[in-house]
Amino acid sequence: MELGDRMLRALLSGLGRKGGTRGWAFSSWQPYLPLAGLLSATEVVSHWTAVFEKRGIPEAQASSEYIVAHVLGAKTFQSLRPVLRTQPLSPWQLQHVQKLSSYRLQRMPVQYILGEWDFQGLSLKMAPPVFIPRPETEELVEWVLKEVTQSSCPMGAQGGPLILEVGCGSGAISLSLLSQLPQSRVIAVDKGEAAICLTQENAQRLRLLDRIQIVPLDVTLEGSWSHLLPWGPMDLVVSNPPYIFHQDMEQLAPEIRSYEDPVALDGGEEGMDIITHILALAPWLLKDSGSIFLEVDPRHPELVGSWLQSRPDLSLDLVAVRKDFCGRPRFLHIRRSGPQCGCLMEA
Ligand SMILES: C[S@@+](CC[C@H](N)C(=O)[O-])C[C@H]1O[C@@H](n2cnc3c(N)ncnc32)[C@H](O)[C@@H]1O
Repeated sequence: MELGDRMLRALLSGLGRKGGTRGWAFSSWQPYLPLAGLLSATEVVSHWTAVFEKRGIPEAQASSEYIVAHVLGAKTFQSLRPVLRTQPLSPWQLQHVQKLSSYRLQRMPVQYILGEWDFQGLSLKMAPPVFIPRPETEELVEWVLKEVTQSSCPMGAQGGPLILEVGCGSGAISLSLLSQLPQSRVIAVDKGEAAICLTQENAQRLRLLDRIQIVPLDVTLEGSWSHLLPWGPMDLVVSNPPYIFHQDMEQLAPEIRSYEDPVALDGGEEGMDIITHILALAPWLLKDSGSIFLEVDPRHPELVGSWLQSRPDLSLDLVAVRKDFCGRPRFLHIRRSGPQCGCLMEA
């Protein structure tokens, strides 16, 4: 995906926006009168762009383009056939656009309004309050895939790595890894019931149910892992855990604060609560030389490095830090020490 696309997709989910809250947009919204007359898709986009701009809705044009394209059966406005952009919308289509746009006026993220969103080329169902996968996480998946495919040593009994995902949300990471690693099997856990159901539904839609076990589980509860590893220890643990520093939660954009589950975001005082639980479990979860890939806050590489030094008993090394498309250090590769066989060695 192009850098510009990633940026836009990040902005549409309110990611990284601090402040800019317009509480009034939520409380004083009045329905707009339905547009009347013969209006083309292009004119409807212009109308709603102007309305969104007037009401301080972020990414006004992209939001209205996505909504109109969705009502006309396309993913993006740019992909609409030219004739569909210029011919008048039916009264039903106009009403549908109006209804979806009213949700946007209430700061609902576009992904929830449309009910689906693409991640790594997979169309995933989205539903509040389950976390909307962000474009940065696609970079985490790409890194994992690169490391796995470049590894010189076969992983897993069937030749593909056994992967555990902690905090699967909509299933974005697990399902994209499974779809690109046909020999792999995944255990996906989450403590949220809505997340477990959505991962299940997305796995079914993508016909990947036969290689995934989806388990409701809170990683912070002691002993919860004992029955979890039917295939033995894992080759990889991947997670985009809740990692926002608690004091930063207040500054999140209204799109996030009002619609996404805070449990998916709040990582505690230093954003490390779930990260440290995952790391502390590594000796039980991972094979020798197994790897953990994490998405984190830019302050975490240093914090995690220091934390690991204070826990030599875990035999974990921070072997690489990667930057995201904005140049911020956001992804960690941590390896469990053990006999080396060239698996997932950093270049
Ligand atoms: C940032 S979201 C990531 C979702 C998904 N992996 C993605 O990248 O789109 C974090 C997920 O971790 C889950 N989670 C939070 N605390 C957890 C815990 N203690 N045990 C298991 N899952 C947890 C949340 O429910 C949420 O779905």
